[in-house]
Amino acid sequence: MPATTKVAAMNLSKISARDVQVYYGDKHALKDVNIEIRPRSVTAFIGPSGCGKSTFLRCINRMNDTIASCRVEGNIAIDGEDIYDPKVDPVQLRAKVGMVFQKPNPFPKSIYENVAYGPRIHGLARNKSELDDIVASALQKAGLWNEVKDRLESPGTGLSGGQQQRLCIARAVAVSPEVILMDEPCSALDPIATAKVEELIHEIRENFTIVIVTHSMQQAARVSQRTAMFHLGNLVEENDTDKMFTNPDDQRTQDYIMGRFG
Ligand SMILES: Nc1ncnc2c1ncn2[C@@H]1O[C@H](COP(=O)(O)OP(=O)(O)OP(=O)(O)O)[C@@H](O)[C@H]1O
Repeated sequence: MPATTKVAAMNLSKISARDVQVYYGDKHALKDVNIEIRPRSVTAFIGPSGCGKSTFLRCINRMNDTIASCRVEGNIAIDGEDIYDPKVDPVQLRAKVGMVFQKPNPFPKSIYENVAYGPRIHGLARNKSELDDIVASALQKAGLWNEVKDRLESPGTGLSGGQQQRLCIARAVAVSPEVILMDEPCSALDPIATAKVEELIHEIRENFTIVIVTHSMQQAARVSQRTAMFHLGNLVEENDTDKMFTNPDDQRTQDYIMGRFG
């Protein structure tokens, strides 16, 4: 891509998907997806079960590469760079595009090690003191520092579910990603822990590009600025979240948010 075109693309969107098709064997799971995802904001993916939200999310950090039957076609670029280019190292890509899963999945190690692991393997700290600073800063950004600063050597798995999920967010944040993908990050959490994670998303959104899959329309309305609605493998509408929930353009979006299906 010529340099000027690349700069223009960067200003408009962080992530740009063109004509994306995804197949699991013969099953055509995503059809002709085109979307521009804006930087430093939250985009929510909504839609009924099985419509392809998680499949598309996993395209953005090439997690689908780990599924043998899965084939991705089309183009997905971050800052104008094709992430499916053979020159791109998926491990480096996943440091730039972090992911938080549905179920909190801390490593069976200490709280400190959970956060330090990524910065250490990516060589982000020159010494122990720099690593300590990165760990403290990531835990602060994840709103967990005050709760864990006196027990950094305790196992991450000993925290409550909500704390474990914030630890996973700290782990993602610690490698300074540009994009954070969240696949139903609150589905295993109670309302209080959910509120804390939503507050955290709100606080960090200006520093990252966040894409969140959610089954909760209330959550999409609370945390996101843009919302994309998927249905039967198609991206049917992408709009400002306020408009999406008050006056959507597509009848299928209207039916879904009114609870007529899904
Ligand atoms: N590993 C896989 N192998 C085969 N088919 C799959 C695989 N993962 C997903 N699919 C299929 O692809 C389609 C889209 O699934 P996906 O999980 O992306 O939907 P979703 O909208 O995230 O659903 P949910 O909200 O239930 O998590 C579904 O028909 C699903 O059965």
